[in-house]
Amino acid sequence: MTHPGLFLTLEGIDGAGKSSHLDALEALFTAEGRVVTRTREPGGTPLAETLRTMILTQAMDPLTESLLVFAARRDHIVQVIEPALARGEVVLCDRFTDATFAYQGEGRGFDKAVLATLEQWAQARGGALLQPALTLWFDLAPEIAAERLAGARLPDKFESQPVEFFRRVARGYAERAAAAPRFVRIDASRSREQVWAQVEASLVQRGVVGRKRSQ
Ligand SMILES: Nc1ncnc2c1ncn2[C@@H]1O[C@H](COP(=O)(O)OP(=O)(O)O)[C@@H](O)[C@H]1O
Ligand SMILES: Cc1cn([C@H]2C[C@H](O)[C@@H](COP(=O)(O)OP(=O)(O)O)O2)c(=O)[nH]c1=O
Repeated sequence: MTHPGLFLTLEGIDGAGKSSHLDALEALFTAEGRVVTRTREPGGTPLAETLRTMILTQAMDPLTESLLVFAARRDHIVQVIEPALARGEVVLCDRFTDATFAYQGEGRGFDKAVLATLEQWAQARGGALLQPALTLWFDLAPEIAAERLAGARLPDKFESQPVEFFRRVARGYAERAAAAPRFVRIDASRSREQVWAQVEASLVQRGVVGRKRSQ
């Protein structure tokens, strides 16, 4: 049986716990006979990974940061995302454009109208815009995310921002989620097992994976 491609993204502030579930998500789709392209932003191609290193290590003004993020995204879409979707694969992407509106838009306070224009340019797909079919939004209070990250890894440029930055980013995600039905809110404050149960249930409920055998 052939499948239409499925574009699934994971979002949330740093430390919300989304990366912890990527292996299980991939395994869930693979068990259903789907081919999974697992990728991330910024990144996912050699060029975009080079841009990622610049974005995450160098200080720059918000327009420069936004242009680099969208340049990386454009390359990623053309080289990886669109071809995988055309082959009917599941594209499992750690962050996409919602992160730009949350981090550059709300976090940095950059002009969202400019971001929307860049989005139109980078994501044009025929007469429409390439968007995820489903976005798992790991919602967690910034204070708890900071506690989880403390000691877990060396903070990068964004992770070293003060908690107030992440309050704005979290607000940015909440606004995006309120405006788009493709968002599923995951209560990321729960245990790993409880978070995974919400992820799995939401995929079943949206009809993108079959009903769990245990049900
Ligand atoms: N539900 C959870 N409860 C407590 N700690 C968690 C939970 N999920 C992940 N963590 C831990 O929190 C830290 C950040 O998780 P990670 O998945 O890397 O977050 P993200 O990818 O969203 O930045 C890691 O040290 C991870 O082990
Ligand atoms: C995709 C994207 C990420 N970012 C930021 C969010 C994260 O702090 C960082 C990299 O994301 P991520 O891969 O989640 O970091 P890590 O591997 O350390 O968990 O880039 C933006 O600022 N704008 C964007 O458009």
